[in-house]
Amino acid sequence: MSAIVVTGTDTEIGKTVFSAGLTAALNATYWKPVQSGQEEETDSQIVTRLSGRPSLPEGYLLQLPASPHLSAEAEGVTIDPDTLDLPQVDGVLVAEGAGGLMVPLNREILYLDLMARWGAPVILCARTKLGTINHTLLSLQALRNAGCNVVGVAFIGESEEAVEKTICQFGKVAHLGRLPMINGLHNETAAPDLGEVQGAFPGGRSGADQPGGRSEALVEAFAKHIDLDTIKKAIQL
Ligand SMILES: Nc1ncnc2c1ncn2[C@@H]1O[C@H](COP(=O)(O)OP(=O)(O)OP(=O)(O)O)[C@@H](O)[C@H]1O
Ligand SMILES: C[C@H](N)[C@H](N)CCCCCC(=O)O
Ligand SMILES: [Mg+2]
Repeated sequence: MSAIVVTGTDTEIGKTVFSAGLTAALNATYWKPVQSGQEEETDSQIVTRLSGRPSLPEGYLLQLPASPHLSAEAEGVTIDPDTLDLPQVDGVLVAEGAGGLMVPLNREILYLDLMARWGAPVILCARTKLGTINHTLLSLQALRNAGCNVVGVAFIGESEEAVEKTICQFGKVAHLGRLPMINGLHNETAAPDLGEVQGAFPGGRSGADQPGGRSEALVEAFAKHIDLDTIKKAIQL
């Protein structure tokens, strides 16, 4: 098995959409160790709806849309990082963090510490919007200081060539491409009734976290804009 970690400079920057494209491209299995906040869909449900690939059950599935440590505390739970080792799967595992790197899991450790413990290669997702140079360079520094193997930066949003180039120059990091904004992702490929497929994946729940359709628009955009070869090399595929 090989694993790749998707993190980002902040929350709501497109890690889940990028993870869905990556999961589809690698025929991988997706895992969200800690989901804090359950609005319309969880990240696992979004990834499976957009990629057509299975998601493992979350390590912690928490209601409050907040930092994981606060969501956990609101439910009287303490996140135990020892329960969050990367699960073994056949093929590739894509694991997505929550928010940015310095997000606490409990009162002692940050997501960054867990990623360092995992030792798997990390893709840093970054916006192209104003403010991203600072956020991305700080995130790269944090990843390297923690000893993480950074595969590169994947940008999300409208093209900002000069900004993207500046980040890669100062950050001495590979540019893994830029996923543009894609219309209609919210209502695309609602998971069909899967009948006998349900239960075929370990711990899988019923509903949209089971594989079915996928977003061809996302799959095409990912293939066109993202440097999959560099990512594959990083996980020795
Ligand atoms: N490439 C894209 N095209 C269109 N919409 C996008 C794209 N990337 C992200 N979005 C939209 O932006 C919002 C935030 O994206 P996403 O859920 O992927 O963020 P995130 O970084 O995973 O957040 P979290 O920290 O909560 O996991 C969503 O509504 C998503 O559909
Ligand atoms: C609620 C949100 N969508 C994510 N699940 C959690 C983001 C945590 C961010 C914490 C912070 O940096 O302040
Ligand atoms: Mg997400």
